[in-house]
Amino acid sequence: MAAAELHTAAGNPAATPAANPAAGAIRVENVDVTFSEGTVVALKDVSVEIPQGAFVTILGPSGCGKSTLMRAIADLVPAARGVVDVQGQSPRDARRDRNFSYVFQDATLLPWRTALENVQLPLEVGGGGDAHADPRDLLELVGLKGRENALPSELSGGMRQRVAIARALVTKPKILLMDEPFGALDEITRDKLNEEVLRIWRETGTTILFVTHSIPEAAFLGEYVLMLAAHPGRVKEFMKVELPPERRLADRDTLEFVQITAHLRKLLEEC
Ligand SMILES: Nc1ncnc2c1ncn2[C@@H]1O[C@H](COP(=O)(O)OP(=O)(O)OP(=O)(O)O)[C@@H](O)[C@H]1O
Repeated sequence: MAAAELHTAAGNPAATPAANPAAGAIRVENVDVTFSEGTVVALKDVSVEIPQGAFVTILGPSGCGKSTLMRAIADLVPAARGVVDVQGQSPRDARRDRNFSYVFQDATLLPWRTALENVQLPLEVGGGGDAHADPRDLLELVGLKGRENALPSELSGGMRQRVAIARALVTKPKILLMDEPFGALDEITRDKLNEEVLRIWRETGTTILFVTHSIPEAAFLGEYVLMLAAHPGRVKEFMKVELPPERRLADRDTLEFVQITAHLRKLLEEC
């Protein structure tokens, strides 16, 4: 029996399968997620396999279930049907083993703690012992060297989001789930962070799932784009973005990029 088949909808795995490194980072099979006693069908028969180390952007109209899919992977909502497999484990076991971290639109930093202390927080909350990254190195990685002692109120929105990304990486997760992390930022800051997050992805090898409402952001960041359609939430297309992995903001002016965004816009209009 495949590992994924053991992770049942109720979140009670029949057994704990051995992790299979050759398998995808995340496998979602025939998943339904419902709310309000089954009256709201947020996801219907969703299947997708995310390769190890991939950068996948998730795009789709409002209410199509982008956040719900991320939450099902993160063990925050149960699947009513189907299988969710995260690094060869059930979402619950993957959460216990800190195989993923979550970055939300709001940085949600503790205002009384410095940038460095915020990055250290997951290590204090979850107890020590596990392999973890050096919080100072991570602040350098996200471009905040020298701001270790700044309080969140002394940082810009973009800087606070950089702290949140460093905090998410401190437990060395295999997977980073980013739910519209730059949605509240101005365009210039967002562009800069787009380049930064690609660099961080290349340097850490982390699998990234990234929800966005922006077609150019989805095309620029994604090795793959997962397009969801609404009512009910379902997979419209899982497509490879045929652009080189080393991307610069100026690449958005190329014919290839414009053709990809035009295709995505057409798909989105059909959803
Ligand atoms: N806790 C909940 N209780 C009831 N319904 C919910 C709940 N969470 C989500 N939904 C419903 O599930 C559907 C999918 O919501 P979800 O937030 O996943 O969509 P989304 O694609 O992320 O939306 P947006 O782009 O607007 O952020 C929507 O119809 C939403 O109203």
